[in-house]
Amino acid sequence: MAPQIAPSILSADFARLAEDVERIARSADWVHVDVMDNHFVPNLTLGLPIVEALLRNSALPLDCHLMIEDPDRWAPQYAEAGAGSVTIHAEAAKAPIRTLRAIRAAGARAGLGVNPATPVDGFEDLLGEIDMLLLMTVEPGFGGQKFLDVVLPKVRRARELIKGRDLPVWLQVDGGVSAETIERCAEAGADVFVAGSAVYGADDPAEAVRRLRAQAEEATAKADW
Ligand SMILES: O=C(CO)[C@H](O)[C@H](O)COP(=O)(O)O
Repeated sequence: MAPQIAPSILSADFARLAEDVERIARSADWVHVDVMDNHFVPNLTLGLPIVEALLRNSALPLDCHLMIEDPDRWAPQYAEAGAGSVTIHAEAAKAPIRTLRAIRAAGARAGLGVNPATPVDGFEDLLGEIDMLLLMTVEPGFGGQKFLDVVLPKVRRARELIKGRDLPVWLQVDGGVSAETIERCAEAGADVFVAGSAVYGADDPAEAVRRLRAQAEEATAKADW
């Protein structure tokens, strides 16, 4: 699959969300929405009512990343509301298979997210239940953190597992993805790139997306996976 770029609105202006989404509407593939509940992560952002408002105002599909304590309860509601993709965290879900199936049944892509210290090998058997594996490349909770290089071997391992099973599972990296780090992620096997501060911290967010995409495409073409 060609690399996809999903700007995170965590770094957008929350008072002008629709305008900031519009700024990347013609260059990005997804709008990445970080839902944080101040329990699973030490930060509070937005929830279903704002996602519903964004759905009415965005030409791009929403990629909802639920960093919340009770994804089993909430994830299906994001999918039913019309999110294109809903990711739950392996560390939080108590009934991941049921929840992933409910997301798919509601018509959304189902994602499974793992924190930097969570190994992917234990989730091998769940690959058939998901459309995307999200690897956090910072500790979840805040934008603008430094990329954790220590996660790169896990990106490679996840790509191997996906390839070994011959499944159409996308591999997303999230956290500290920028012009300095995106090539290493693409070389390691990532194909969906979340970037918050690297996009919304730029003078021209649309151009920042185009540059990230070009870098990811070039690195993917050279990669051996
Ligand atoms: O999930 C997240 C934090 O938990 C954000 O999506 C992520 O950190 C993006 O922001 P940046 O690109 O600035 O690191």
